[in-house]
Amino acid sequence: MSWQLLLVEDEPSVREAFALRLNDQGYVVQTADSGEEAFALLRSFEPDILILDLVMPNLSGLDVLARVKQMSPHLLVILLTARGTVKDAVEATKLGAFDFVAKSIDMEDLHHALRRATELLTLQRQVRLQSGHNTERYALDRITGKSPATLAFLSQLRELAKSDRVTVLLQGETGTGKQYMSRVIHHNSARGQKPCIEVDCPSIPRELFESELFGHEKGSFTGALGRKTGLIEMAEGGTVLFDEIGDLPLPLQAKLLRVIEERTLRRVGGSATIPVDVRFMAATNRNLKEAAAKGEFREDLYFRLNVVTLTVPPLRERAEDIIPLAEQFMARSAVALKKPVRVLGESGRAVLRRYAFPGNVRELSNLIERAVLFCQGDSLEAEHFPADVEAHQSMSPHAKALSAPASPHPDDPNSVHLTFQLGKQSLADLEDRIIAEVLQRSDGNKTLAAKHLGITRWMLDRRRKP
Ligand SMILES: Nc1ncnc2c1ncn2[C@@H]1O[C@H](COP(=O)(O)OP(=O)(O)OP(=O)(O)O)[C@@H](O)[C@H]1O
Repeated sequence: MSWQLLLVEDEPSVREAFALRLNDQGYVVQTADSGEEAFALLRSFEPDILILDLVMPNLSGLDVLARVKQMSPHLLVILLTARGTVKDAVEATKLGAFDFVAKSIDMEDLHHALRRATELLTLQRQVRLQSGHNTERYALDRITGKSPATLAFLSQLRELAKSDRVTVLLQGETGTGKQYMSRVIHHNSARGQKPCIEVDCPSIPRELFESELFGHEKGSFTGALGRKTGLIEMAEGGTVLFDEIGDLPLPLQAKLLRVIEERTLRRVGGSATIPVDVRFMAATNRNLKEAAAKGEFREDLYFRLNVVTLTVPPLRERAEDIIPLAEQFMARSAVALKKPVRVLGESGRAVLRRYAFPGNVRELSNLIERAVLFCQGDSLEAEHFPADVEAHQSMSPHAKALSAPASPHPDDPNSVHLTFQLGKQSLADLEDRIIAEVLQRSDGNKTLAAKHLGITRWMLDRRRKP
């Protein structure tokens, strides 16, 4: 996986030398020469890690850190300094910096810090543990939405929450809220106070999947230094959600099927059969039925998961939810960013009503967060949204492209045309070229490219050639 870095450093020679070295090591690096330029870049570029020089004219590294943490509390920030003091280091830590390292020519400290940061990110992306503290946030009666589609959906959720064993498959476009709804089911069920473990299937290395999921006994393979409890056992009494299950390799599907059917597991290298009491849920933005018909997904696992299938509708099919959700996100962002924004103005509402939201609720939430950040007054208006969103008349070109008929006109700027040479190219070549083309059309913005491709950003990273 290539991690994306934003390096903010005012000294040109240091900036270029560091960027070059980091690039050589496989990081994707964008640079900015000041805090101001960094904020401008952050509007379109989402780095995994931000590297900030401590001493810069105008906005210092600490100033930038403080503001960035308000915008993106989870972004990992590494402060670089040639002559930092303990006081600076303490201040950086208080502000939420991940690390504070010396700026040396060999970049040794920075390499260590980056290694630790990427290990942490890998772990975070593989597994997310939901704790019981979130019960209030996911309470059924607090879910925003009054469209007929959402009301119908909520009554299904209510029924599902009552039964705490039924396996649920959540389907829907990217960003519609599949994971969010799985949390709602978990927190409103009798298992709500027990763990909910979310497994991001594409990001767990294939060779580790079995031991991560089922655990292993000491010495069962090289590197198995001690006994390890697997994720399913850790969720005992609670719920396990397999996110992006459509990307699970076929051999692992067979193993998972056995556990779901038998409700027992065996650790790697172990002989004991361990009973498990968990509810299984799975989410996907692929059509698993079609994937099963094509042999890309095990039919028996599909039927096993498909005891109840919930399809989360795209936001454009529940237009009445847009404004209430926007107001909810606006209030949340105003508090988080300490901004005095209170009202969603008429022109702001009109922009949102016209837009087609190819990235669904996630895109709405991001748009509102950015608009709140750039709003100086108390009312969000059209001018606070990006020009391309503001300019939409009815349906975005992205949405039009997504809903376009199978054979668009060759001159259509929203379609990608490729030729395929029989016997000379493979399906994988075609996939690489589509990904490269869509990334280029998205100006390198991986989140947007993933949206166009109908996959998550992490899936995109995994599918890209190194
Ligand atoms: N009804 C809702 N109310 C509040 N927030 C929501 C709602 N639905 C979705 N969200 C928010 O929208 C974002 C995207 O939701 P989520 O991650 O659940 O989507 P997803 O369908 O699982 O996406 P992907 O397929 O890309 O994994 C999250 O930040 C989530 O909290």
